[in-house]
Amino acid sequence: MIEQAKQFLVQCYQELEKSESELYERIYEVEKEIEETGYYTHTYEELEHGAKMAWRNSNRCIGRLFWERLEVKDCRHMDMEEEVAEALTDHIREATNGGKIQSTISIFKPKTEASEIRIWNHQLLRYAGYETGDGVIGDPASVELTKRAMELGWQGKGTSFDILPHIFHIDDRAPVWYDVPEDAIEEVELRHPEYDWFRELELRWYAVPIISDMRLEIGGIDYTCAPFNGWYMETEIGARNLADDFRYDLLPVVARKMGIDTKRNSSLWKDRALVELNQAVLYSFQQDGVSLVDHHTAAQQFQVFQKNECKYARQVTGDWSWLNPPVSPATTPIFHQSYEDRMDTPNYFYQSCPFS
Ligand code: HEM
Ligand SMILES: N=C(Nc1cccc(CNC[C@@H]2CCCN2)c1)c1cccs1
Repeated sequence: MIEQAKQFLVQCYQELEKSESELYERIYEVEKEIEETGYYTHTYEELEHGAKMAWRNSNRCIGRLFWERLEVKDCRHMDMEEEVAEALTDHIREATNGGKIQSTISIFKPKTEASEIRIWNHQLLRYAGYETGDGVIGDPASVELTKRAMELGWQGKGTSFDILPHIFHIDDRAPVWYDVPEDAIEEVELRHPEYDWFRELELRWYAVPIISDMRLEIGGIDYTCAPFNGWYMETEIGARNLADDFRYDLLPVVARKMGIDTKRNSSLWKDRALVELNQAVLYSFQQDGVSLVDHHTAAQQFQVFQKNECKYARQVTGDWSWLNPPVSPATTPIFHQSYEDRMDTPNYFYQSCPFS
């Protein structure tokens, strides 16, 4: 622990341009706290900069240019269910910001022998998935969690776009669930700039992606409950969530409405439906004034991030297979470069499923 703490403090204080004496005083303080309690408590400044460093180190993230602009909400003092639930709803409201989305992270108390908070949701906003005799209604990716929610007493409306409740547990207490207040949920109804029939598909998606199941590690301390959001890249919605045949599987219906022969691969019906689906996402979010970035702009911004990091003599690590957008990857500069996929800390990590 002490080694990880020291390594973090040295880099963090150097980046924050603190003096040597401040650094050594802090290291001494931290050593004492670790000797006495086995852990140490980050100052708000260390927490804030650590969360930003973790974003900067996220190898799979194309959106890292804006790593220094992250709103860090310190929720480490909370250990009652009601206040955690309220903090999650506050996060959604503040991040949404009327459509001008703000990158935000809410950091709850870290894991110790005696305590841990885990959110069961993958994202604070996500649609339920109901398994029926002939297929899934809603998001197949949510079938497991939807079952757990219903076992806990939650009742969904049964539509394809029911927002799941927040489910979490604190320490070894039973899990609780809270519906997300409707007035906190911003969604975009999907329409297409040319195809008027598109709105008849009655498709929609929520405005803000808020990842709530990853662990933030800073200097040896594990924040197992630290939901964070940015804004979407359109391909996430248009090329994956709505297109994957194991998600909403919409390419066949879009291609058919476009009048393309879906019997032959060589008609490229999947590719043409894909582009129009992504065009609809871009158009609808822009019309509604909700932040979103297209994959070409995002890739260009990532190039600027790489140039900036060079100036600070920091290597940009990356996971090439995730950095490439799923639509037209070879038309972006990322495709024609390679990246070392080394996991530096601070960083965001996967963690065990809290309910399986
Ligand atoms: C500001 C706008 C942002 C955009 C457009 C963006 C874009 C993306 C995209 C497209 C992915 C790939 C996701 C997927 O394919 O499922 C990703 C991954 C990731 N992003 Fe960002 N991001 C943004 C902000 C953030 C922020 C604020 C954080 C954390 C503070 C973050 C941390 C991550 C992490 C940890 C991953 C990898 C997730 C995994 O391994 O499953 N990103 N990002
Ligand atoms: N735009 C975003 N997308 C994103 C970022 C991290 C993780 C994810 C979810 N990735 C896992 C999903 C589900 C399987 C494949 N994709 C999405 C952001 C979410 C939170 C901050 S930015």
